[in-house]
Amino acid sequence: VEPISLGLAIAGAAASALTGIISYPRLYCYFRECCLQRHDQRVAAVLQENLDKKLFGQHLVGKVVVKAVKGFLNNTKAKKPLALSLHGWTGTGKNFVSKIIAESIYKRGLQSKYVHQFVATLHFPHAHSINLYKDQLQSWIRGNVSICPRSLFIFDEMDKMHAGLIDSIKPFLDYYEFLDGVSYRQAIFIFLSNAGAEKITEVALDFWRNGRRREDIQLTEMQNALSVSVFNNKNSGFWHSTLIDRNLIDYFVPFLPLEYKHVKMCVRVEIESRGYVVDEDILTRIADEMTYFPREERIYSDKGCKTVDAKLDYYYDF
Ligand SMILES: Nc1ncnc2c1ncn2[C@@H]1O[C@H](COP(=O)(O)OP(=O)(O)OP(=O)(O)O)[C@@H](O)[C@H]1O
Repeated sequence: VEPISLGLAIAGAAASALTGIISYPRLYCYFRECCLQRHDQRVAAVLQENLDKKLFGQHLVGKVVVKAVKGFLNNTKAKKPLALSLHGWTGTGKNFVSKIIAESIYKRGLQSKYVHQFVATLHFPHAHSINLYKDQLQSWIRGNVSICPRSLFIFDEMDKMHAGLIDSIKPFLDYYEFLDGVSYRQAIFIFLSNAGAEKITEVALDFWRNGRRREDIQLTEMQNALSVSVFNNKNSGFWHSTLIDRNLIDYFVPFLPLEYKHVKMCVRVEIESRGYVVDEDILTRIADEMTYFPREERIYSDKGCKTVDAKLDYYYDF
């Protein structure tokens, strides 16, 4: 057989094989990332498992997030996208949990082409460019949801976001069946903010001072605390009451400040993640080096679990 016809035969075989793969989405999606790839039941199971295993000191978060995501994914007739607002002190796990949620829906997690992250001070820094940002953000959200209905949008530093920009997101979170032919009802929006952290800490501290267990704090106590500090205070710089008045946020998720024992758990995980042998002395020294508040009782870590990894570099500097 001369080389040309052999080459053509091979090309033909490759083309039909490729057609075969494309015509079998499961096979295609085995090799490439696909929208709605992971079955919803699997998503909920992976989410529950990872939050139980990886998240420390946030019993309310585990309950609310799994219930919210599971309920949303199981609801084939959702009337609006899922909107979660995560509130709490720095370093308590808000970004960490949004990463876990992303990884439960898409194997590639935050690197998935269906997951989109925005940081207010990075992506929308200039107040005078707000109209440009609004147009960009609206076309970005519309375009990505058109490509994949189960798109995930994560907005960090919401308390630093300009009010007008927040209003541009509103239509996507509302109860429209279609907006310009696009349905947003399968999309998920996660907002992260430090707003309300003081109030959340006040409730946690009150429990501690009255000798009550942290784990006995109920969501209702936190919701009331958040409403006082965030929703009723129009100057919270948070939502400017736009999304709240219209009840477009489905769940407010409070992150409690982390205690010494949680910081030690973070240090241990960090040491193990690097494959180092856990030296209990070093672990304790790193946790002791962190600063704690209030001044008298020194209960909660000022930086949560942040900067633990940097401290590790210093102690395990081979
Ligand atoms: N509750 C927690 N359980 C386990 N690890 C945690 C927890 N909180 C924080 N961490 C660890 O600390 C790192 C930083 O936390 P993260 O970025 O989630 O903080 P944050 O709440 O988003 O802070 P900020 O408000 O400053 O953005 C995480 O990547 C994780 O490794």
